Formats: sequence, structure tokens, C-alpha cells
Amino acid sequence: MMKPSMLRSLHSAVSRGASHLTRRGYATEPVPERKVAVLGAAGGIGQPLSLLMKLNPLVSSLSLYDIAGTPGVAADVSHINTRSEVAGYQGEEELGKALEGSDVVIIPAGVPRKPGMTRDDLFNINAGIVKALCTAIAKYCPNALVNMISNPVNSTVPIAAEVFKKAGTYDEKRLFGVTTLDVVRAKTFYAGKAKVPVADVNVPVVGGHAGVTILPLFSQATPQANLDDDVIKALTKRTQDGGTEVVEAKAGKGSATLSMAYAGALFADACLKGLNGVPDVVECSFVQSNVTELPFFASKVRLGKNGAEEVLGLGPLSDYEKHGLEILKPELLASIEKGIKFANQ
Ligand SMILES: NC(=O)C1=CN([C@@H]2O[C@H](COP(=O)(O)OP(=O)(O)OC[C@H]3O[C@@H](n4cnc5c(N)ncnc54)[C@H](O)[C@@H]3O)[C@@H](O)[C@H]2O)C=CC1
Ligand SMILES: O=C([O-])CC(=O)C(=O)O
Repeated sequence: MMKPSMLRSLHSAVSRGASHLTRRGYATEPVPERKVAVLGAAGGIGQPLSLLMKLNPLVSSLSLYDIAGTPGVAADVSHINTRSEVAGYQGEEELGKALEGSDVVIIPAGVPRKPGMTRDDLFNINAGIVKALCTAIAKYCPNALVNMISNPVNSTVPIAAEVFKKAGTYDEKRLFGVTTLDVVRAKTFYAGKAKVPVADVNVPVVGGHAGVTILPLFSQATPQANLDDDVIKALTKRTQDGGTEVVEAKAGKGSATLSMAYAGALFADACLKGLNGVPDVVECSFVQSNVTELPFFASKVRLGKNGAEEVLGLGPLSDYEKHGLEILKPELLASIEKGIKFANQ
């Protein structure tokens, strides 16, 4: 039975609007209004990611943009009885409206790999797409947190940074390469070998987001497990090749979409929590960085009201990880420089 005092607070909370309620009905602080835009929303990642963002109670307005197909995706998702209003925008002439007022912009726009391709093979098409989208972000929502999913992330993030610099809107705290899928994979694979519940597992993944530039730090994995060196090597390789494993299994029908949508939704949720002032939100992400001599690097990042409030260091590395770190630097630097050069052409 509900006590009369609880009933009164529930009634007064209801009269102020549902966003003032916790799930148990107690009056609480209002959840801020937040607009999230998904660019590439009709794609393999974009559709399930749009679904997952529609399920997120921190979102009040969900803006779905693509060059084609968004009216259908938006109509479909909009029937789900959750908080956010949904709008679909199609074609370049609607991009401004899609972006205006966004707090977080998630970008899974562009072509995916086919078997035999590297992520860098996507550069020629995706670099131009990302450049155009970021030019519009600088114009219509320069303060948004940008979550870059489009590959090659090691180059598309530097491209975005250069576009924003040219527009005079660059804030390194607001630009993120989404590497969450590497963390998701490392956790899953580690839990399997260490025979620990996957929900308890944490594994930082640093470096970049392609092949050897992906460096999982299993020496820092929790809960700790005494795994042999050859098991750690196999886990590292499987994490680095996780994307290729999916590309080959899909045999020409694209790359990871469902696990990426999950990972993208996790990272966007962390960004929203940070914006809303939730303390101690830490996720790995590819950001502008002083952690190594490279200008961009993925490591743990503390998310807050301004985006990346703090880029955390690497912590102690095993000899195997130290070696991996040295191996990845030339490839990662070349990809970063390729992006910077493209953006300044
Ligand atoms: N960061 C990561 O961990 C991961 C990144 N990816 C990358 O995400 C990207 C998207 O992958 P999928 O969704 O599987 O591809 P997809 O081809 O299924 O969807 C891409 C969508 O982008 C749209 N698009 C193309 N040009 C656009 C533009 N100028 N503006 C807005 N939208 C545009 C297309 O119309 C399409 O709907 C690829 O580059 C892929 O490599 C994929 C998996 C993981
Ligand atoms: O492998 C790809 O091309 C897509 C991707 O980035 C991933 O799944 O990690």
C-alpha cells in the first residue's frame, strides 16, 4: 500500500511532468532535455542505433538523418512509447534542421568494409562524407559532442578536428572516436577465457581503431585471472581482428552493425550522463591526447559537463603491451597525418 505522503508527492510530481519521476514514482530532479542526432540513421548501424537511442530515457529529441530512407526509419521508431520525440530528415537540404540544437551527434555514415579490405581502404569515400558532415556540424551545432563511428576512425577523427579548427569551433573536449566496440569485444573474449561473469569484467583498450593499433590492456583486466602468455596473445589478436572476424562471417554483406549499435549506444549514453553531471563516467575513446607523443590516442576518458574533462594515462603496462604500444605508433601516426592532410587540401 502506498502511504498518503508518498501519494501526495507522486501527484505533485505528475503535475510537473513525467520527467520529474524516478521509476518508483518519487519526485526527483528533472531530467534535462537532450537532443541526439544520428547521421547515417538508415544504415546497418544507424537503424539499430536509432532504436537503442529511442529506448534511452536521457534523450528528449531524436533526430534521424540520412541521404535516403530516414522517413521510414523515423516513422517506425517514433511509435515506440518512450520519452523522445523522433524526427526524420532526408537529403542535404534537411541536414541543418536535423543538427540544430543537438547536444550529441553520432556519425555512423559511410561505406563499410568487404572481405579483403582494410579500414583504410574506406578512406577515399568516407573522408569526404565525414568532412561534409562536420562542416555542417560546425555551422548548425558547434557545441555538440561528436561521436565518430565512420571508418577509418584513426583518420576520420583528425579530419573532423581540422574541419572544426578551420571553422573556428574546435574544442578537443567535444570530439570522440568511438572505440567502445573494441572494449565490448575485449570484455567478452576475456570473460570466456578467464571463466568470470562477463558483466563484472573491465578491460581498457587503448591506441586506435584498426588492426595492431587496437591495444587491449589485459594486464589491467578485472577481475584478475592468471592467464598464460599465449592466451593473452590470442586474446589480443582476436580483439585486434574482431572487426575482420565479422566482415568475413558476413561474406560481403558489410561489417559489424548490431554489436556496433550496442557499443555506440553505450558511448552516447556515457556522453549524456557526463553532460547531465553524473560523476565518475569513464570510457575509452580516441581523442586529442598528450598520453603519448601522438596527437590523437585512445585511452580512458572522464566524461563531464563539457565532454572529455580528463584524458587518463595508460597505467602500468606489461612488457608485451609496451611492445604493442611501440609497434602501433607508426601506423597510427600515418593514419592521423593522412586525415589532417586530406582535410587541409
Ligand atoms: N567505430 C567502429 O567501431 C565501427 C565503425 N564502423 C563503420 O561505420 C560506418 C557505417 O557502417 P554501416 O552502418 O555498416 O554501413 P551502411 O552502408 O549499412 O550504412 C551507412 C549509411 O550511411 C549513409 N550515408 C552515406 N553517405 C552519407 C552522407 N553524406 N550523409 C549521411 N548519411 C550518409 C548511407 O546512406 C547508409 O544508410 C562504416 O564506415 C563502418 O566501417 C562499423 C563498425 C564498427
Ligand atoms: O571492421 C570493420 O570494418 C568495422 C569495425 O570497425 C569493427 O567492427 O570494429
